[in-house]
Amino acid sequence: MLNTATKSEAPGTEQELTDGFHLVIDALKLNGINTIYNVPGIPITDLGRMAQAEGIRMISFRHEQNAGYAAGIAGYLTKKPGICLTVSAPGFLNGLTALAHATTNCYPMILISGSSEREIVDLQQGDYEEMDQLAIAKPLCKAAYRVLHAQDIGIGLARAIRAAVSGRPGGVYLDLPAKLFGQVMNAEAGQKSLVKVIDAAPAQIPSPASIKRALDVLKGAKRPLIILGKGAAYAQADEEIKTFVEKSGIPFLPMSMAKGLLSDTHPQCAGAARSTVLKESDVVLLIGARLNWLLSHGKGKSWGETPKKFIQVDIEPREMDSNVEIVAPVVGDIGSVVSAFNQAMASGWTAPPAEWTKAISTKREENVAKMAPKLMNNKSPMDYHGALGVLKNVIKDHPEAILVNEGANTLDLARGVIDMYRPRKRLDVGTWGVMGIGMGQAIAAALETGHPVLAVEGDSAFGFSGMEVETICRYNLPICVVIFNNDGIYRGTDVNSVNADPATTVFVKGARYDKMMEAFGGVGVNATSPDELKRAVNEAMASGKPTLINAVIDPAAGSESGRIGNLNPQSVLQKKK
Ligand SMILES: CC(C)(COP(=O)(O)OP(=O)(O)OC[C@H]1O[C@@H](n2cnc3c(N)ncnc32)[C@H](O)[C@@H]1OP(=O)(O)O)[C@@H](O)C(=O)NCCC(=O)NCCSC(=O)C(=O)O
Repeated sequence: MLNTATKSEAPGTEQELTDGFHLVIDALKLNGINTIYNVPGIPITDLGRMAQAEGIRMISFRHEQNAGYAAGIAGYLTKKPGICLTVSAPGFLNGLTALAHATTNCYPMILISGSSEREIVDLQQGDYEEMDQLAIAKPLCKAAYRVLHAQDIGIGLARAIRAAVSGRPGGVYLDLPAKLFGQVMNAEAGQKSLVKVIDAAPAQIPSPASIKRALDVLKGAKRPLIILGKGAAYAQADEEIKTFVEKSGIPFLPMSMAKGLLSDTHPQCAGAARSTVLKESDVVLLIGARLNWLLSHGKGKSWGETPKKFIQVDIEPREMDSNVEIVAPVVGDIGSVVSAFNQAMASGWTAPPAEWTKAISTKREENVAKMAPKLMNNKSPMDYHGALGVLKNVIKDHPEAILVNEGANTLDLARGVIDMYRPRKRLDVGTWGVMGIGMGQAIAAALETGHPVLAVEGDSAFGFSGMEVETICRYNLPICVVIFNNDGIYRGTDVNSVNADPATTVFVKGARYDKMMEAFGGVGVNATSPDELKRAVNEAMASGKPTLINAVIDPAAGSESGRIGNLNPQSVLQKKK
């Protein structure tokens, strides 16, 4: 459709005109992008208004970082680039953390920022919000582009989309100087300059030799293990992966955001026997999982004494041998690789030795049985397990709901306690273990999927994006936020023995976060026992109303994040003392 911005006035030369604003909007629409996460302001306020008028869903946040986290997770959930739109310099910088986060986590996202005039920026003459944004963004993303002329908007956006989703997905920066929006050109020529990106993320077919090599190594295993990462969840090859895992009979360990790709209650799931399978496996097949800190780099104490052979499936060839030798690298997109595995296995496959699978199920049952009574306690104030036991059952009753999770103890314990049943239903802090993703991810999850969202938040983690409860109420989203409020970071009991200032890790005692939600017209509940928590969450899930539950947790409950991969900050502190 032509967008007639204006008509030229010279007599006899009347023609339909368009402008930079409309070309950006048309280019997005042409490529099926229908949602933008943004914070309005100079110079993109009118772009947002016009985009909304043209049918794009504009979701306005209170802080760009949250809009950016929303865009990143939208990309993860949809395999289309999530778009975050910001103003220049400070707005751009606020969005940049989320862009870098998207790149690290391999989420396709495009940060589009308005910027000030090139002529003035380059001479550093002090323009409004002057900053060389392109140069700053470059090291933090997969690709960065600037469009200077309206006729290049189509190409600029096409390049950004292709860079974001092809190969290993990631963040892309697109710099649009204020002047560009006002540039006028012939409407027909403008439409012709737009590009519809064809096959933006082409399949990458693995070589037959790499498939054979991988399966040969796997066949030789006595104690094989499959590790599923969020790359496997992103691939949306759910059926192929399930077929492969079940056909192979090999136990699988899901990384945090791969939980639910196959149900955590699947008989082959080794999530509740994590230490055992890492230590005792002899062949490990990584599918869309990287051997980074979350897997202790594939070596050291967590991996035990048993010599390991690693097989790795990844779309990025440079991932291979990043930490340890990969004896069978398979480079390709996960759907194509797993389909090739399935085809090759159709001629016959022998399940792993029963003593291995039996040892794992025994360990798993032991761990589950050990945890069960803790989850049933009805203490008030609550401890973590009492509160999480309630939420475990909520997700069991609502397997379609999306769980957003961040915090320290709130994250670490929820990861183990709350079983997931379906793919891409658990969204958390990702590769960086970053705090602050909560409300942005919850908002995008609700909007992109239409499913209810349960956001389980530590009180500290919530603070980074808490103002977005207003956004949740404004868009009337079916989000229930549960804040595990133990009055501080890790715990609420630390004391400063030197002066009257509070200790560095404590917050206001007895804070009532539920009042924040009430201030914007949502439902706020203060829950002091598992029974109260259960009632409040069930009501929220049934009503779909924006709800915030202040779950009062014993301030003495919780401990410092002392067990993240090979890191142990507590022991470092103790040594320093
Ligand atoms: C890589 C990790 C998954 C490894 O954690 P581990 O504690 O070793 O493993 P898990 O959590 O998976 O499991 C812990 C144990 O629970 C067992 N387990 C798991 N699931 C279950 C169930 N359902 N029932 C019973 N037991 C279970 C599992 O087998 C382990 O026991 P055993 O088998 O017996 O060992 C984790 O370190 C991680 O994700 N870290 C990221 C944390 C993060 O991002 N933090 C943000 C920083 S907070 C911050 O900013 C800050 O603090 O500062």
